[in-house]
Amino acid sequence: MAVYTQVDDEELSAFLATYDLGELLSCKGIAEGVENSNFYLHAGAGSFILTLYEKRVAEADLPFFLGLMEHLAAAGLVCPQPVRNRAGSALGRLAGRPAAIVTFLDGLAVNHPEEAHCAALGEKLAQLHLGGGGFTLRRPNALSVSGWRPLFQPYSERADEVAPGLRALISDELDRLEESWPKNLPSGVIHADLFPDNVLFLGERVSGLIDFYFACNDAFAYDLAVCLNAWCFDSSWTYNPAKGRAMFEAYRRVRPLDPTEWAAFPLLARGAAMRFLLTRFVDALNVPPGALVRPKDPREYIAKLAFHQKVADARDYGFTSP
Ligand SMILES: Nc1ncnc2c1ncn2[C@@H]1O[C@H](COP(=O)(O)OP(=O)(O)O)[C@@H](O)[C@H]1O
Ligand SMILES: N[C@@H](CCOP(=O)(O)O)C(=O)O
Repeated sequence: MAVYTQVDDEELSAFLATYDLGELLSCKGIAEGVENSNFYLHAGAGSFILTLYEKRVAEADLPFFLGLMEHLAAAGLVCPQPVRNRAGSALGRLAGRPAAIVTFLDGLAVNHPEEAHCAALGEKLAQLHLGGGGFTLRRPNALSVSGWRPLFQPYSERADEVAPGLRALISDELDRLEESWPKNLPSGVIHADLFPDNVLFLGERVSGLIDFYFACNDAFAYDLAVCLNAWCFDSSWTYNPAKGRAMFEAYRRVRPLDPTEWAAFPLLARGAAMRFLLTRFVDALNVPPGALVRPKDPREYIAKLAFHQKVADARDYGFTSP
């Protein structure tokens, strides 16, 4: 459960009184997520999500995230909509943290995505990339290649506690990624964390996308590589080419890839695996005392990275060439 910050009833009632949402009926900590503190909020006006933003979310970036959700909704994507308080602001403070209330979306996250889910996700990701066009705020990706070594360095001495040989593995891989990270790929707004827990389905149809708090401007194909890592491996962390193909083909029916994206894809997939390996590794060593959170397993991304290191060309993922 991700609740890092507890909220007492009096503070919550006072916070809610600044909104036109009616009386507070219930507020319950949410059992999923690892980044922020989230609560199901039931008020006179209906169901909402209350989020208190935690360590990795810079307050200065909140207008980007909240504005993006409004921009994407206007472009036809279903995503949470920030609720404004009586002063017209989507952002407030609660229990010492920046806080926002967003609309609750129906649907269920899929624990074990099948090919049809991967295809639906690929299509939606491409729609998101096109829908982000015209969004005027910018946010560089703080968790791209130049951010990885600074994240790793303070904990490098402890890497072998997580897995033998991990320190050397990460260090060598960072050398390689820093040396050859692709530049000038087609770019725009990306989600950057579109894992199965951030995509709601009704049957095999995507009913909503959530958790835009890593969204940024970066290469579209990197976002696709994040999704390949998150959706297209089986529960034993083995790559499933049928899922990869389903996602990739559905994506490019909406937004065709250019040859530079195709050529860079294996390296982007390695980088994406490294990014999640690093945050999971750092989080595993830093569980705050008293926090209700289930840290995610960094070893999953050691296995995925090892797979990508053996890939020579995007055809090895089972994709057909563009
Ligand atoms: N707008 C929403 N509608 C419905 N459920 C939501 C919404 N936002 C978050 N949730 C639920 O809360 C969980 C945690 O939210 P998420 O934004 O992924 O947290 P974190 O940023 O901490 O990872 C999600 O997995 C989902 O179950
Ligand atoms: N997707 C990341 C963790 C971030 O948490 P989320 O609940 O926002 O997806 C991972 O799996 O490491």
